Amino acid sequence: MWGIAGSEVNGGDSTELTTDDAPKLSAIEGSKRLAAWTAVDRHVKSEHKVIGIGSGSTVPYVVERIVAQGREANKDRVFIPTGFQSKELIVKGNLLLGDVDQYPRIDVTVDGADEVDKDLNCIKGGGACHLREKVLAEAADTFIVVADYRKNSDILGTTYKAGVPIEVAPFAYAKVLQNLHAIGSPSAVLRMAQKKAGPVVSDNGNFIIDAPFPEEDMQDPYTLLTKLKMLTGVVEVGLFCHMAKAAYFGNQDGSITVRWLDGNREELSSLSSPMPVGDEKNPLDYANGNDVDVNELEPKA
Ligand SMILES: O=C[C@H](O)[C@H](O)[C@H](O)COP(=O)(O)O
Repeated sequence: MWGIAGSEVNGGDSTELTTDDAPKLSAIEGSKRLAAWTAVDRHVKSEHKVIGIGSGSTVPYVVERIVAQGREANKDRVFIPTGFQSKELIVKGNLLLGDVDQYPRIDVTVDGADEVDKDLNCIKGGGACHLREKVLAEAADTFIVVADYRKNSDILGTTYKAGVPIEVAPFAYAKVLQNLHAIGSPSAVLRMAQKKAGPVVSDNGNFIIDAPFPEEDMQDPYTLLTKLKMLTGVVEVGLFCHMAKAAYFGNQDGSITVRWLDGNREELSSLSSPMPVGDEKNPLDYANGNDVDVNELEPKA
């Protein structure tokens, strides 16, 4: 038995997964971890030296599994963050930090998603990180999405109701809001901060608008994306179209659904290699005493 010492991650429900090889987590957190670990085992290979790390509550499990590959596997790798949170994960995991201006070509980027449709188009940006996330997804030879079962949809907007996250230059937000109201999103709003008066400010110093669109628009996210990108003042849109090679969804029963860009689908009954790759040591032993506690690394609301 191994895992993150002393960390039971709170996931919003209290059902527990009870596998022998892992600490007990809520069903949702267990699903995130299954997706993340399986994707890392299959796509973060020894020949991959430049690795993009996404943002959100699923990504700490990605970093956890990469750390578990061991010091030898990670010693000549560089990790590129998509924002403050993933930078912290990389640093606390004792992994080498780089940036995309040094490494504009990335071997593989692994990231979460707010929702994924039948064609692997994604809504991203629930954590306001989608500009950097899209740059790292586009810079990567392989872009892989990891999520729990709630994100697996046919049409975007089915479960993620907040709308399409749109990063805007602050001085242009009122004009862009007006544009959005006029083109089919009458309830588009500026995202406000929870524990600060005023709007959410992204890692790039910009504002975020959340723009819900009707199902007919969400059925063709690429057309919507091109329309939104034409609005002056829009920096980036949280619709990721035709980018992901595969999406991994952890399920409540401990299985994993993998959907591929070519339409193929796999149902895996469980994690293929439950122990850390090449070593049975607790992965946190590799962090030179800097334990990676995913509770600490969860994005703060
Ligand atoms: O801006 C945030 C990102 O796009 C996240 O990857 C997305 O919100 C999914 O996060 P989570 O894994 O917490 O559902």
